[in-house]
Amino acid sequence: MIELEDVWKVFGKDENAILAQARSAEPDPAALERLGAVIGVGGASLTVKRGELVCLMGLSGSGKSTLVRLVNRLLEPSAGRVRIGGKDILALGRKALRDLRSHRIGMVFQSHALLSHLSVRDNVALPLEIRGVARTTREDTADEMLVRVGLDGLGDRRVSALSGGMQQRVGLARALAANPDILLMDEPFSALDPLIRYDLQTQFRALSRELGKTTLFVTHDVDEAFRIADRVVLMRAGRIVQTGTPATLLAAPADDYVRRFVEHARPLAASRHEATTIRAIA
Ligand SMILES: Nc1ncnc2c1ncn2[C@@H]1O[C@H](COP(=O)(O)OP(=O)(O)OP(=O)(O)O)[C@@H](O)[C@H]1O
Repeated sequence: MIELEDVWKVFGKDENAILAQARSAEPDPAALERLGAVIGVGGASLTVKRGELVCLMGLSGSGKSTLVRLVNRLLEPSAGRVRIGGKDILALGRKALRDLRSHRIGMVFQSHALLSHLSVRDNVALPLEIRGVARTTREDTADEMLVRVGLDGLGDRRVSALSGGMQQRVGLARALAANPDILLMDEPFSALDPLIRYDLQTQFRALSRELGKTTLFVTHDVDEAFRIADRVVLMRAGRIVQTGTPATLLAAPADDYVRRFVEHARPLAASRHEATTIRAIA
């Protein structure tokens, strides 16, 4: 569903010169420094299958957010190919790209970017309003999505009256309202209290499965990644270091960086059991 092939995003004074230097057989660190080069993403290749939930994990600055923004061309790649459902999205014109973003790809960020002067229902219905969907239809869809994310009956509230966890659910409902095939999630639960976070992680995993969404989920939290992901992609300095199931990363870390990352993860069985228990008592 999502295919990245040797994708690069470099930042600096001269993107082409940086790219040529970074991709050469032996990149010269001094030349890169002179060019003020930052390798946001360096030669990433990744395939996310339909219905799969893949977590992008890595230290701060490792390129997770940059990579996820290349998938819907919020950032233009410096080089490489990006395909969605087999289609080269770098070849799309402005209108086709806008359609792709509003119909096929939903995005949820840490800051939920909700409109505080609107009701919860109107926030959720916003993508449909932009699409020109009739009021009753979009409000029905919004109410249905609010039930899905556990906010049944709260449509008339103002978003500013909701807790952070509830606002994050509204953000998720809004992304789901457009019925996208793909969800891009950038640290959506990072600002939340641990208990609320556990609850949302468990519910999100179940919902994403049930609705068959293909999801790329950014987190720096190994426990979160291991709890929800089918596969985990570990990044360092713009590069993908290892891709695999949580069990594979634990059993066969590719190098010391991966080992150090995963060695503090709570035992998988324990964290999954715990999440279920918390949901049951919440
Ligand atoms: N617009 C930009 N201009 C210059 N450098 C940038 C820009 N955007 C990102 N970078 C750099 O690219 C690198 C990767 O950043 P990115 O935000 O993707 O990392 P991250 O893994 O998501 O980090 P975090 O967990 O802190 O959000 C960093 O060195 C960052 O400073």
